[in-house]
Amino acid sequence: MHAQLASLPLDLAQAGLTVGAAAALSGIGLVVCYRATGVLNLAQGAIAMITAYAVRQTVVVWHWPKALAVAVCLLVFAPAIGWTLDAVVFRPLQRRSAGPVATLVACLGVFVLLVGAAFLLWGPTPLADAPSLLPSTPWAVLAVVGVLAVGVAVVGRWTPFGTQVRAVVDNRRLAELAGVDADRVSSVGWAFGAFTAGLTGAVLAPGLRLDPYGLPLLVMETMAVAVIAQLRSLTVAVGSALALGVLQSELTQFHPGGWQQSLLQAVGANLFALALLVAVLVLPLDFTGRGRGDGTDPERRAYHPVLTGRPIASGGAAGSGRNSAVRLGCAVLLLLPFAFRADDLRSALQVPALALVLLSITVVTGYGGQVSLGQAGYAGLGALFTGLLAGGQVAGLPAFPPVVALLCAVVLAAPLGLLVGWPAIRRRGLALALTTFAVGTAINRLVFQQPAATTGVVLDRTGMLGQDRFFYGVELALLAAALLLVRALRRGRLGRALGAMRDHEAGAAAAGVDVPRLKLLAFVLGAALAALGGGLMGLGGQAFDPNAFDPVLGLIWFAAVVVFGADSAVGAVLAAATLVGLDAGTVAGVSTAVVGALALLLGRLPPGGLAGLTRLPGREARARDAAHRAAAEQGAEPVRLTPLGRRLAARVPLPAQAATPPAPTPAAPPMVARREGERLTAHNLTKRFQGVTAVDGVTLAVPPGRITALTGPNGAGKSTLFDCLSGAQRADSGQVLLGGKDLTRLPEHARARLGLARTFQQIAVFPGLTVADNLRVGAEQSAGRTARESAADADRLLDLLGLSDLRDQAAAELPTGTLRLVELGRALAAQPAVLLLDEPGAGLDRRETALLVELLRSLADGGLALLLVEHDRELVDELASGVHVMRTGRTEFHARLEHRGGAGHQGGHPDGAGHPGREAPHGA
Ligand SMILES: Nc1ncnc2c1ncn2[C@@H]1O[C@H](COP(=O)(O)OP(=O)(O)OP(=O)(O)O)[C@@H](O)[C@H]1O
Repeated sequence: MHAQLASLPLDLAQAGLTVGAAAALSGIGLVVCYRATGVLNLAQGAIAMITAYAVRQTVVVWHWPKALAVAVCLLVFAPAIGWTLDAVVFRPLQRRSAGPVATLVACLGVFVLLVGAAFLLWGPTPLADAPSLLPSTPWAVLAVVGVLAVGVAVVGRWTPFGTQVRAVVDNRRLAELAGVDADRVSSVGWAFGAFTAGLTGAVLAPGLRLDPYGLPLLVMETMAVAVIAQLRSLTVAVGSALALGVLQSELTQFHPGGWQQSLLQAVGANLFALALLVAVLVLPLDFTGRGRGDGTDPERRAYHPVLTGRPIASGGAAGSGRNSAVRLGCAVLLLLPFAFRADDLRSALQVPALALVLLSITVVTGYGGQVSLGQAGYAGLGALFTGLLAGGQVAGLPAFPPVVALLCAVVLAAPLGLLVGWPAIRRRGLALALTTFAVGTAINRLVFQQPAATTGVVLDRTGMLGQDRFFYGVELALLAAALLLVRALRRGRLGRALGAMRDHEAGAAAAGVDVPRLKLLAFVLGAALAALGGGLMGLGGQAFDPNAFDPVLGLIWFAAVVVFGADSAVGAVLAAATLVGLDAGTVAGVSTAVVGALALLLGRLPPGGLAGLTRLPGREARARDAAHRAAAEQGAEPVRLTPLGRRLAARVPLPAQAATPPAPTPAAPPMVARREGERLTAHNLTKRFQGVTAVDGVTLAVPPGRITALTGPNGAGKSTLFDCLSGAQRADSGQVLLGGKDLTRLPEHARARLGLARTFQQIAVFPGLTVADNLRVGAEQSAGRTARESAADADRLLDLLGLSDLRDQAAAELPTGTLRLVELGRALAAQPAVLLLDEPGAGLDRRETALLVELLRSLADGGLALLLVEHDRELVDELASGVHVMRTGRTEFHARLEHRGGAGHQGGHPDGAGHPGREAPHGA
């Protein structure tokens, strides 16, 4: 007995090592695949599951010898899946330079398709007879882990192939130019990743009951070790996997009793899920390289066409006739169940409920651009809270009527949206997806799967609600209310701000949108909608079923929303009807497989998924476009710039007619003059990045009524200085003043609202919004302006910039020159006192540059203070009344160019002394 006890920890450690080794295999595969392809394979779990099924099929059903089964399943079948995915799905995406969200949706598509395939082929019943391929001791698996880890390290460090992988990871284009076969690198990465996934599945399956959901989720939880390794270090991945495996096993020997016992059990059983949660919340998760705060961070300007259809013009006509027909069809579809037989009506009860959950994804992801894979968790909380309140299971509270309990549950669940909202303030793209998934999974594992939390939860429908027909009516009423709310949200000021945040976070902040608050709001609203839907689901089925809110279902729902049109509320309703309809009318798995297949086809659909099809331009619009194109081809004036040309060309000496004397400058735009121009001053600003002092004690002034230029070589620190002035980055020391106000501690949007507007080196417009809405976002952020005033200001600016004809066009469809004007319009719409322009002339042709020059002059004459980063000497000479030259973080030289002046304002040296003429170099 004593000897038995003494060997218990060792036995447990051995058992833990097997799980740890399986997690290590998964970790190695994830890290290697990510290093070679830049894609975090979220389908790893599904590949593991399908390979485990394949092993069982060959050994148990077809009676193949194990060695042959292993060779075929692990060395041929699994790698072939990876190879095919690369060739058919991911490489085409890479060629199209698809963004991180498109890649993520494709991964989820693969995941969902494989889960659906497993349902169709093997059914939902868990199978307990998966054969074990290796001895029950962990040593064989550990040996495999060791061989793979060492092998990968050796290949990575000492072989030409390893060098090629590093080259492709660093810069795919450059590597290809240097003769590296980047396609081969990514194919090998995918094949290897899929092989390790298959191996993981084969190792884990014998200890589990094999079903289409369980194993994928388990393997997804092992992503914890890849995240802990920051998707870089194999040693950290393997070490943490083994440590977690052993710890998980050792925890089972403690029996403290009481609630501590339950807690310990819950923690022990879900250690990998918890580790994933802690890792995503605590670690920096910088998967995007340098992670600059400004517009050059690809994740901060990530426009995701897979999420965005053609924009809806605010206040405009309610869309095409085709759109109205779809809406009407949708309404009829939702009313049909009233005529159904009792059984069918019972199934249909799920449609409005699921539609509400999917609508929550539409709001958070489709409107706000925040990838949220954890909405199933909030739906489950809605059901659980409703049950607890309706069943009188909350101490001190009476049993509430079901509808009251439901509404209270929504109110309780909404603030829990902050659980993902807070981390979302700093996270984007893949990091955010992982965070939301981890939170959703943790809610499922630590709450829904705990008997203490869910036993005895009743969701009876009492009174009239007990009648399915009446209950369905209530569901429809709630859905209608939610749709109206979401529609108002989409078309109002908040909707435009959300759209701006979705399309270009840095641009939105620069336009004055309070991005962190908006993210919190989106997640809170999303949690409330999901909880409402989840509560209705529970009431519909009159039970709390934790499996109805499985995190894997959450992934399927996310994919379904994106497929049907992430930014379409009607799309969410149709997705719900399709999922429920297919599940009720066909065998399990069809709906999942259909969603997965469509998700993989997304790249071939118009932007905005299936809903995008209804928003394609009608025949008339197509004819108009064709006429415009034909006119442009015949050498007529480019149609898109014609309004601007018509308005300003008469007054502007175009380069082609340089001999003509300059025309008088146009009057300053009236809406800009409303705010008094103010002096922007920087004192001793310093900003350091690890090892680099990008801005080094810079002092300068930007006086009103003048154009001040900032030049200097690449890497001198100009953009960083801009970021420190605008608030996109916080300076380490120094001060920024606007007039008498100290802005130093204010966030970017607050500076923008006080009158500091900026544009970006890489144009920051909101491609999914119309041109008019781009400007309105800028106009409506400052307090004190009514919606009507903002709209009128935006209209006047559109007119001034010659953009009126394009007002309802999506910014995504416009050429660079026009986009620069849209961006400038967005900045001016905020009625700024100071305007910071980062290379406004970049990408403009001569005609557009001439128009820009004229516009900027008129703005300065109107009293605006302008600071211009510009490399173009001619443009600087022509425009600026003062020039600062930056080199290695310092302003080395300040010159005052006498030939240009503003409206009588005194520019000059930052200390305000106003030195005449060109000055000698100053500063270090
Ligand atoms: N987030 C960051 N992390 C680390 N280094 C950074 C970061 N942002 C900028 N730097 C470094 O700071 C220095 C200044 O960069 P910055 O982009 O401000 O220069 P710039 O004058 O705007 O150059 P360019 O004209 O090429 O845009 C460079 O050495 C750059 O590599």
